[in-house]
Amino acid sequence: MGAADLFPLGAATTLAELAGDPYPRLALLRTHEPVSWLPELDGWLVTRRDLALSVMRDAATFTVDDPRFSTAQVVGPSMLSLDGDQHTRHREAFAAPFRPREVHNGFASFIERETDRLITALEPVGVGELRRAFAGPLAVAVVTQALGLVDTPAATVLSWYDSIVRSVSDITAGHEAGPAGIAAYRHLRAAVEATVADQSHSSLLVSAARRLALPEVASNAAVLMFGGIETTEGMITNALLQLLRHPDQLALVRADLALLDGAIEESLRLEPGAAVVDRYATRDTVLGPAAIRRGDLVSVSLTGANRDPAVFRDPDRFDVRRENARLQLAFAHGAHYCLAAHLARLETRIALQRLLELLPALRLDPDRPTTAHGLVFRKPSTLHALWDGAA
Ligand code: HEM
Repeated sequence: MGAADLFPLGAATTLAELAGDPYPRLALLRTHEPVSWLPELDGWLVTRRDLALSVMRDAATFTVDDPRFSTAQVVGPSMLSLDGDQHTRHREAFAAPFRPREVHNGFASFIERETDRLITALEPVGVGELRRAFAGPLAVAVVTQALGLVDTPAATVLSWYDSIVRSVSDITAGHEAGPAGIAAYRHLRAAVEATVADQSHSSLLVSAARRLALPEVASNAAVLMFGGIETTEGMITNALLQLLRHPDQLALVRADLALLDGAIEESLRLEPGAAVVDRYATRDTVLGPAAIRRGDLVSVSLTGANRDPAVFRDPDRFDVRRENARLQLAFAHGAHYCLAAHLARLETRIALQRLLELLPALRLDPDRPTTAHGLVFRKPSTLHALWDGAA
């Protein structure tokens, strides 16, 4: 029997469907084929939460370290593409500023300043597209600050990022990477070297360079940039969209801002910025109903796991008071758990709180509806909102 006979739902699943509204299909897969072979993906898709955890916990069997991994093809090996001792060595060199207390002490006032600066510019107009005019610029500013590159403004970081993303997407789509991404990465590497050479400067990169070789520092800097811009822009935009779409839940949060943390977890659960994480089997193994072969791609659907009714009652409902929302897996799990999850949460919390405080009657523009989409990175293309501005 072929895989299509064993996994008929997987055989009928298209990537276009997963990139659009994937939730009805993911629910079917989770119930009937919780590990399914998707011919269009040329790999397995894991949609049940317990099985998703099994994969992410077992890096010896399900590794990220594979030549097919597109990011590593552009920026070289980094913590994101290594496992075992090498992974630990790379990750530990960057870990210190991302611990909870360090994040608070190191970033809170910077994020507050940037957030207020962006909102002050928007406020008088009374309307705006908050993904590109707010969430995106804030994400870029925070990553630029975290990297601490000397003489490198946020706009430059953004242009490098755009070029590297394009190259990674080319490779993911099966094409050769264009030259712009390689050139951008060369510029980033030169900026990393200049930062490390500047002895008057103390930064994350300088301390990482005490433990890693310079090319290794540069690869991880690119991963921080890569990991920190797209996903955080999505995290802020998605959380805002969820809140504005559910006026009853928004009213609860406005009445008690302590509920904002629950709203953010609930948004991460329902629409995680990164929908899947990819692993490669290092040996033949059995996972749920699937006989996985060495070398197979095993894609873990964080979106699928996050709506598993075995853990989350009434899983499609946005409920800012849900008690176990923190069991969501938007930041993955295990060795590769997002290095900057505390920072991303702090950033989103400050961003949303200040928007609610400073833009009275913030609401969606009813004439410009929007919804999240994307196969890997999920967010709406635009988020047009209205508020009562001074102009
Ligand atoms: C300041 C913002 C962020 C930075 C600097 C950042 C950085 C990183 C880094 C360096 C890793 C690799 C960790 C490792 O492999 O050991 C990582 C992993 C990850 N991050 Fe983040 N991240 C940020 C925000 C986010 C957000 C907002 C999300 C989603 C909502 C996210 C989702 C993930 C996921 C799913 C992984 C695991 C990848 C895998 O297992 O293959 N990150 N992040």
